[in-house]
Amino acid sequence: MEIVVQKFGGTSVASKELRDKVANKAIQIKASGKYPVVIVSAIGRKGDPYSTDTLISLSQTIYPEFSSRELDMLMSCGETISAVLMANTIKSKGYDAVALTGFQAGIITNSNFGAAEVENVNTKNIINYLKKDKIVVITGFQGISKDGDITTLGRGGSDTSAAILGEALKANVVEIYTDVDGVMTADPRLISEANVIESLCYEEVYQMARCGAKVIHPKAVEIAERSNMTLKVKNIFNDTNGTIINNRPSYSNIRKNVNHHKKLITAIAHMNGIVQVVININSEDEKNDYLLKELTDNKVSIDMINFFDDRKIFTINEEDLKVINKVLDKYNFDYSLRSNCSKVTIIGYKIHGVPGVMARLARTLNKGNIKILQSSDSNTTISCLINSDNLLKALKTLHKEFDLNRENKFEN
Ligand SMILES: Nc1ncnc2c1ncn2[C@@H]1O[C@H](COP(=O)(O)OP(=O)(O)O)[C@@H](O)[C@H]1O
Ligand SMILES: N[C@@H](CC(=O)OP(=O)(O)O)C(=O)O
Repeated sequence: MEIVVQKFGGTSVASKELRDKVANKAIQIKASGKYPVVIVSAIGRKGDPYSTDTLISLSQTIYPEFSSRELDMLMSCGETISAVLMANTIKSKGYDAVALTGFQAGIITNSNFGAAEVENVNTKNIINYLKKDKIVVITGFQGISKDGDITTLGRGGSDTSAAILGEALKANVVEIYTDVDGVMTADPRLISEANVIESLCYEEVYQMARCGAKVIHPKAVEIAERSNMTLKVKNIFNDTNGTIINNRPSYSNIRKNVNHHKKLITAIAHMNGIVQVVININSEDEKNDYLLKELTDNKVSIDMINFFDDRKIFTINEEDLKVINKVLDKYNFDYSLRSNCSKVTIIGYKIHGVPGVMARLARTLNKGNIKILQSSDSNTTISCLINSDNLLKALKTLHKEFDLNRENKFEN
């Protein structure tokens, strides 16, 4: 049984016309003798009646202190509505289909509401329906805890659902349909010169996703990598090839230039809504321990961490600002906060050990009078924190500097 998992995000199921397109994609797979398993996200975006953001705002406006268990139950309704509509769209075209919730699809998670981890997938029900020749439509983003509570997998979690089901069903490929032509050299909404990248290795896409490229969730890439499963990112609006994601090319292929792009930098990603925190505190001060414990207890994730003997510097997401203010004031820390920051990251698996990459990055930002407020790096990335007012300028100049503009088409 050759199974193809196809995931359609909120933008791909937002209208009847689009749901028709989605149904046709699944039917095309079925008609070719393969077995499609369709994963859908909630319909549309903020403001659309059944989108995840709309459901969240419903809870916030009416009951600001909504419990996380009930919030998950509410949020999961978006995907349930979407799956039911999709199964019916397929049926209306003469093909048999069945809609399954995360529970019915056997997706078992822990009880970490709002960001549940999948612990096990029992595919029995799905396989039974596939054997009955039904096109199986499954709600993305949701599962069931061992206590029987509905859980959600974190924002953007339908990609995770698709990858985890692809892995459990031993699918040959997981196709992620979205509203752009594939994974691109930068967010095409901001950079019109951005190019589609024809093929990428897991590591680069993972870093892109982790550093803000919303097109795919980093967890989905992690799952695909551990099971060596191919991911394809494609546009629902056209039939272009999209991006294929699998292993890094072998060194012999790199030498022969097979399946390997020539550029040093693969892409630029960005994240907004970041706050830089600077705390003046000596390493011997016992308040250091309180700080780290409070951050852990309050589930505040810190990034771009630079701890010096007399200062501790890190960044947080804007949503955690209230908590950080409370913690820092509680222990009377001497601190300053800088809001309205963005993190810009260049990504490329070939940059490790290559001299001069940071120099090019710094020179380009400097030429544009863009101050680097902080920086960090890994084997495949270099990130700079900048003021968000400079974001567009930084992305445009870096995109050009690292030869990613459209006239320099991304070659494979
Ligand atoms: N490097 C990138 N390549 C492609 N898209 C990107 C990139 N960075 C950010 N994006 C954004 O990701 C969006 C797709 O993700 P999302 O809105 O979550 O779609 P979906 O509804 O299909 O899940 C695109 O519209 C694009 O603006
Ligand atoms: N609907 C959920 C899950 C999801 O993955 O959505 P999308 O595929 O539209 O990004 C969310 O908005 O977070």
